[in-house]
Amino acid sequence: MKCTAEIELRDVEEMYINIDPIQAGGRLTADAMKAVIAYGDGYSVCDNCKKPFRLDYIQKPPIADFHQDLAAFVGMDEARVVPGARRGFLAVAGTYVQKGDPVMLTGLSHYTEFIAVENAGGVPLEIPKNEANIITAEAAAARIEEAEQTFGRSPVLLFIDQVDYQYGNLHEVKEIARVAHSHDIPVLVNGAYTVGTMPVDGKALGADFVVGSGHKSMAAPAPSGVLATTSERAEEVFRTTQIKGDVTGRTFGIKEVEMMGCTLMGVTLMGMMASFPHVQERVRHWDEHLANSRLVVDALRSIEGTEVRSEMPRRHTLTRVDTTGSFDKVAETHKKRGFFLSSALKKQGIMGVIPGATKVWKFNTYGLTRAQAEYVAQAYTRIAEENGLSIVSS
Ligand SMILES: Cc1ncc(COP(=O)(O)O)c(C=O)c1O
Repeated sequence: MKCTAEIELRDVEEMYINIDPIQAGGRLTADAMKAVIAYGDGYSVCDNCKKPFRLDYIQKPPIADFHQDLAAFVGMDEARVVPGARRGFLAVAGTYVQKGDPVMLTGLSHYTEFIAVENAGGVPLEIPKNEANIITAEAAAARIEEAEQTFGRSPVLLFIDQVDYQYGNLHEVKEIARVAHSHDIPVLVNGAYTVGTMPVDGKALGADFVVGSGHKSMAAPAPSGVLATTSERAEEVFRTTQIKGDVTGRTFGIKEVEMMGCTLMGVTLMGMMASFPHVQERVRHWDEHLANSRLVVDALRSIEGTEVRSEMPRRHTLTRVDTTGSFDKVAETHKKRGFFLSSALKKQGIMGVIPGATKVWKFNTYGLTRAQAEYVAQAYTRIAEENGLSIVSS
């Protein structure tokens, strides 16, 4: 068996413009890269861990302060870092969901939310999306009432993605939270596509929990993320251990049950912290990122036969397009078949669109400069024209 740990350096960021839908907001800053090297050792952040022994109390490096800043950043009272948004879902589901409990999700919820519910033994119930691919408060109210009739009690938790992963659409989060609260249902807002790229104010949204993904949207290494909550809910989801060793009588201090004590210990946390000042700054420029994205969307819409499946005008940089009537027509006769598009893009220094995809696909322009966005927009129309497609006004 070949046993080698030789790793080739990854040249994506230096050599290509990357519009991969899941990678755009997670690319590391130079400061995060430096921190990754300095804190590469496993428990490197524990050098100065003093009583009380828990990650979020460490003062040097300033992890305790970072936790406070994180909570404020998403408009909540308390925050913990977690190994990915999914572990935030797991902690909340682990706190509120018992076997057989109904839990509200949506027709656009991410699979990790479903699995968190499954792990706790809950019964997932989807709020359907409407014809415009939006989750509305009206649909939420109807589904909650239906659930109450079926189960004889209210759902124990509601998950709503602020921006979904399929269309990059913004949903009626605030209104849905209001409906959920009128049934005493706590609300988890999934900000995997928002926390770290656009301004998020959890309390203004009516969230009991805001979950973000470090590696998707906070320029942090994987797996990293944030779970933030209100002071009231913090007592529940961040409850501390009460267990004892039955022979030794040992107790385990103030370790938090859902956090398994401590969470991110080296590269992930320090990368996240090093990027944080940049992330705080960049959310103030969300409008510019959105404008860049609209430029690319307009270029795609100008190609005859191309349709945008996401809501219009775009309110997020993740967009779903349908090129069945344009690039896929080219693919039918092109010698590279469906791979012609990704291949043509790559030749022009652009990657991130799934190779072979010419029907329905997604891209995310977050983080591109204006010049890069213009370049990507022109690349699409150029490829279209070179392959005999017409450009019409969008
Ligand atoms: C909408 C959404 N929520 C949650 C997740 C999971 O995030 P993480 O990888 O941080 O656990 C993803 C990404 O995979 C996602 O797209």
